[in-house]
Amino acid sequence: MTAQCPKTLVLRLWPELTWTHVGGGERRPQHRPMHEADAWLLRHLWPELAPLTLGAGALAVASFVNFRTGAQLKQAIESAEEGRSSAARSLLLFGLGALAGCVRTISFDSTSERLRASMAVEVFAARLLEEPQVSSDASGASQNKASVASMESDVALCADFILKLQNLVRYASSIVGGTVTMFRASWKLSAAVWPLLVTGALHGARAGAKRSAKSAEALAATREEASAFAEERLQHLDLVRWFCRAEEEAQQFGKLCDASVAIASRSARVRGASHLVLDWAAKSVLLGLASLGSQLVARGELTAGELTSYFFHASFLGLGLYGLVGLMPEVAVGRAAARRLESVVAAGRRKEAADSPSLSKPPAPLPLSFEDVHFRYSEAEVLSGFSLQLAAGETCALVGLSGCGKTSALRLLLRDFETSSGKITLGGQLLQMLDLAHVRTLISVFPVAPQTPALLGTSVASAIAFGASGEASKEQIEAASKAASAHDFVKCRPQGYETPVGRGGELMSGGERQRLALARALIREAPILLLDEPTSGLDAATASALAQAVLSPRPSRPTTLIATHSLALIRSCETVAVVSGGRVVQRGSFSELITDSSGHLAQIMRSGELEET
Ligand SMILES: Nc1ncnc2c1ncn2[C@@H]1O[C@H](COP(=O)(O)OP(=O)(O)OP(=O)(O)O)[C@@H](O)[C@H]1O
Repeated sequence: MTAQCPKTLVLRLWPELTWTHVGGGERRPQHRPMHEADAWLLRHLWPELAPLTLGAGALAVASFVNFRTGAQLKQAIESAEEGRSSAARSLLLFGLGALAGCVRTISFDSTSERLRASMAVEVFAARLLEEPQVSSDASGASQNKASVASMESDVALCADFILKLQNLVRYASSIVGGTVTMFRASWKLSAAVWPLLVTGALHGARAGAKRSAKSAEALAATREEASAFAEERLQHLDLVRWFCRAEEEAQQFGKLCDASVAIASRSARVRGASHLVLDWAAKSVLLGLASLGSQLVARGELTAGELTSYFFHASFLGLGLYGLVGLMPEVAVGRAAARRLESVVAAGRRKEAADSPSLSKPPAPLPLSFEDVHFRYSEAEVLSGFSLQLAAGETCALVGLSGCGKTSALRLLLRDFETSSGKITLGGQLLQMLDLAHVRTLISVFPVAPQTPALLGTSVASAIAFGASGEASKEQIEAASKAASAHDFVKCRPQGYETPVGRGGELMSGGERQRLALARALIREAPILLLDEPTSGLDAATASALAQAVLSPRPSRPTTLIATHSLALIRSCETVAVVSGGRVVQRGSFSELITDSSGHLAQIMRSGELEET
């Protein structure tokens, strides 16, 4: 037999102990195997092993003192004349019990919050690394993104169930203590009833655990849908108010909640029925025991006092078994929550080859190319045979009718999605072969999606510095801000660069947010710059100042690809690529392309799709 470390052994035994090999997860196919979730739980539990062991030990001591309490009281009554020495012993024992209770509370309660925090931090960190997924089905997309509320509730469930495991010590000591004392009181009665009680309890625990895990999965899926709905509405509260949709949205939320109410009611009915059966069976066993016991008393094989004492001790066994039956469903529910969290963590792990090559350090601008790229979100292809080459430092406007795939092409460069076929290269290296984190350091971006720029940071300065590769100096922040035509309006604010931007930038106007988001992209000084409609909504003077600052020739100018409908920007770029039918159909300088009156660019201009700014 090969030697196993205690951690591996526990992992192997755990499913057997808790009987939760449930299929479950039918509604959430992305769920990973249960043993991965157990390993994840154990990884969080491992650093807490010392306080948890201390707490469990203290609990065992407190349980022992509880067992002894009756005997101490009896002794106090029977040996009143011995007086002080017996009382002192009892007081010492009670003191030990109280101390053990205190140690148990401190150990478990402080562990609880640490466990919760360590799980929450890991899940949050994983969510930050989550990549978007192509999904033609909206429900599928939302299933992949656990809502914050459901993640919080899963973290709380996990931390709770781990702490509830302390009750195993309590129940185990009740079962062992009860068994020993009841066999000592009457082995005949015990031999008749013990196997029945224990087998019944184990079956009850097993069935309860399986059922609870399944209903917890279904409940979590419906709650998830409701909380994702609520989060989305609360995030866009303005829309709800302006379109007077409060009542309708509340009703819709109510319908989603009804689904979880139905599942919970069904599971409550099943639990109620099994309680009824268990209760009736337990009382029937008691009745049988009472009748058997009275026959033994009648035959003189047992005294009435011994029979009473037997029932007293048997009640310990009953309480222990009853507790165990109740605990197993909670364990199953906790493990199901751990499985959901582990799948979130797994989704956030970067799938990178260990030896992914990196390009030499920026900031030298890099050439980029698309070669016969095909890409689809669902059935219809968005890009079909898309080819485009940009020399290092070139500025190119990507032009086309709305929905032709400009943003999608930029997102492929960011590796938000993978191509169906074709090649994308950066600096001559195949994009898919480069380390994903490295790709992101090579590219700076002005919101590609979602297109309304959000700002993250407490102040203007920190919102701009968010884009920097490392620490950003005051001078760098101001330089980026000037290049993005933001410096003048920032300086007019009493707090200057310390002006708060609010949540997501809500304290800034649309145009201000736009310019700060551009400053955030420029401060990165990456070799490639991707801009998606950077001037939409800006006035003509600001838009042309911005175009001048970003596109003017300079040695360190990044290779710049701009998806735009702005004529001012298109004219300022060195080259233009016109997209139609998922491919580049016209390529050259603006002046060259516009001379072809039947060409694609001229047609787009005639259609009124392009704007002056
Ligand atoms: N995440 C997504 N999932 C599914 N389909 C998408 C997704 N993003 C975009 N699409 C679809 O892909 C097509 C191309 O969209 P894309 O945003 O690339 O166009 P665009 O040329 O940038 O449009 P616009 O000029 O209006 O910004 C559209 O039909 C759009 O509905």
